[in-house]
Amino acid sequence: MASRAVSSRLLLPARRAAPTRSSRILSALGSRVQRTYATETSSSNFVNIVEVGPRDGLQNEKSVIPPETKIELINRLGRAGMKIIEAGSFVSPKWVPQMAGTAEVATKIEKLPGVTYQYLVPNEKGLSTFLNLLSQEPDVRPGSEIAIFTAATDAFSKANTNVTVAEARGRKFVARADQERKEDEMVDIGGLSSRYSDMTEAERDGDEKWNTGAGIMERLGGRAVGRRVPPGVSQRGPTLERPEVETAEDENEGESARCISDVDCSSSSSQPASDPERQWSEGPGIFVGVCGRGRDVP
Ligand SMILES: CC(C)(COP(=O)([O-])OP(=O)([O-])OC[C@H]1O[C@@H](n2cnc3c(N)ncnc32)[C@H](O)[C@@H]1OP(=O)([O-])[O-])[C@@H](O)C(=O)NCCC(=O)NCCSC(=O)C[C@@](C)(O)CC(=O)[O-]
Repeated sequence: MASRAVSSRLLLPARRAAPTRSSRILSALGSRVQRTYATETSSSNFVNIVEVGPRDGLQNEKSVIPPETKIELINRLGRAGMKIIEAGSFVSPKWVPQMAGTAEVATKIEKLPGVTYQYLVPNEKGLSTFLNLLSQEPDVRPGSEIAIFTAATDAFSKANTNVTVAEARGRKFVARADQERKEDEMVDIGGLSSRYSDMTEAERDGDEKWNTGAGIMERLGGRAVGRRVPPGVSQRGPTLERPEVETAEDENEGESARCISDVDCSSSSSQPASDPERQWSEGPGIFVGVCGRGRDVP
């Protein structure tokens, strides 16, 4: 099952003890989104595993998986020990038919203590749907989190949510979600990002685009999945840092990799790394986690 390792998150715990670390305002979305950390850690080196199979995995299935199967999957993932599960998204079923039924899923899953269930919302309508559900079904609220996602590039953003990056930044529902979070810490917000590899060379090289894109990735705790580090990433400044991580084994490819980067890793590089600093992250290319701990992109 798909999962992502992320070294940072934006999400507050739902009905847990008060968050121990809350951080700076996220300017990437109009200075309204506050970055916080769900997991207390005594060390700067930690990895959160986010199980995204029920959302990111199943949305890629050709056929639509019925809600009861999703519910069973999510229940089993929770029982198996996954602590953060992306359980669905309140998106348009015309765009992503596989995510239809998310409300039913959210209502009927077994809410395990200590497990966080995330739901993507792309726009006002998605947020309203989710908030209405929360008011109608109070049992959905504990452990639920709203994940607001955006993209690093106009191309990705338009293709994904039909808005440019700038338009995405100005969306009112982000402020509304943040207001909900402030009024009721059980509703939380987060964010996702698009892949560095989706940026064109021009976009990567343009200061504004780079800062915009990477800033969003950083500030939203970008969780894009990728393989390897694309050319040029290591030259982007001090955001690359070799973390102490266990070498992971990829079941499918049978190869190891140790790739966790402070910026997006992606599949765009097919060249072996010559830069020693990048060697560590130029593994044979299995799933890698992304993004660091709130450092601004230079
Ligand atoms: C955002 C929109 C809706 C804009 O799409 P649009 O076509 O611009 O929206 P619209 O406002 O014109 O509405 C079109 C129709 O959709 C309906 N609609 C509109 N919104 C909703 C909603 N929330 N829930 C249910 N229905 C909705 C709306 O009511 C209308 O229905 P009609 O009047 O034609 O019958 C569309 O682009 C969309 O749904 N995109 C979803 C994209 C998506 O879910 N992508 C997958 C998640 S992101 C991802 O996978 C990459 C990532 C994040 O994983 C990478 C990473 O992890 O790093």
